[in-house]
Amino acid sequence: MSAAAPPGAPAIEVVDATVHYGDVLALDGVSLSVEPGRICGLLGTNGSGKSTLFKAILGLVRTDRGRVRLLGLEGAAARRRGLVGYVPQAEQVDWDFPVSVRDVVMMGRYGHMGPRRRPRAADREAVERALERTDLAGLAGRRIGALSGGQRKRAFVARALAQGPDVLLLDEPFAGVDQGSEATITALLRRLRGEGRTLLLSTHDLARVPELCDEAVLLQRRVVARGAPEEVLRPETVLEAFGVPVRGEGERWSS
Ligand SMILES: Nc1ncnc2c1ncn2[C@@H]1O[C@H](COP(=O)(O)OP(=O)(O)OP(=O)(O)O)[C@@H](O)[C@H]1O
Repeated sequence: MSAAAPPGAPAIEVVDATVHYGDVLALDGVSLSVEPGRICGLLGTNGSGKSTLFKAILGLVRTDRGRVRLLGLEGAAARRRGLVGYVPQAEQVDWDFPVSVRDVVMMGRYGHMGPRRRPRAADREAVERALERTDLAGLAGRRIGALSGGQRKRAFVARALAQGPDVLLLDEPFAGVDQGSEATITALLRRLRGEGRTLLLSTHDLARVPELCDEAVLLQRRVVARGAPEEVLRPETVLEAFGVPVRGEGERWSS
């Protein structure tokens, strides 16, 4: 791996991050850190600031206050060096555009190519490997718009993976995904952790958190709770953050 973090440094470190969109306070003094080789679940209702936190970590939105480090670097620098992969919640894609799944995954290699974006053998190999790992090798030549929701999600996970990142940020990787894709993604995330990569993922699916995540952060513009999943998911904490009692296993939060 191309780990750039100074020894002992967290893979992801956010200290007192505050973000406004105009008058809207989206993040209010958020701090968290994730050690290398861990999966951290980011929980919160709609509008609680999860996507904004991802963007702040990546340097895609400006923080008014606070500090963000990815592997000891500023988010934008870590992105430029291909150290962090990002799977956004929704892709701004024209699904009618005639681009294949393989082409989409190759986009993850752009940072490794020169300005003319000519793929080399290493780029092709990384793409094929990412397609295999996401169980998409058989669909690689298909138009991206012809895939199901779950398959599309896997294609964007593959694109992030093709970069060979040490840190992966996944915004709702299970949303709109069928059971088969859900199982493929879950198994893959566990293997990535086993390889020492660090994952921060947001999800509404509470049942998934204890089984997949080493730790969790409950966000409501500010951090309401952080720690082991079973600590964060205590009934009183959930009630405070969501205004509803903990629901049955497998049920999803929404607001
Ligand atoms: N570009 C923007 N301009 C203005 N306000 C924004 C913008 N993006 C997000 N917001 C606001 O910031 C707050 C946090 O939004 P954010 O998308 O980060 O929440 P979220 O937890 O990811 O929500 P969801 O679960 O619905 O995806 C919300 O009040 C939202 O309306």
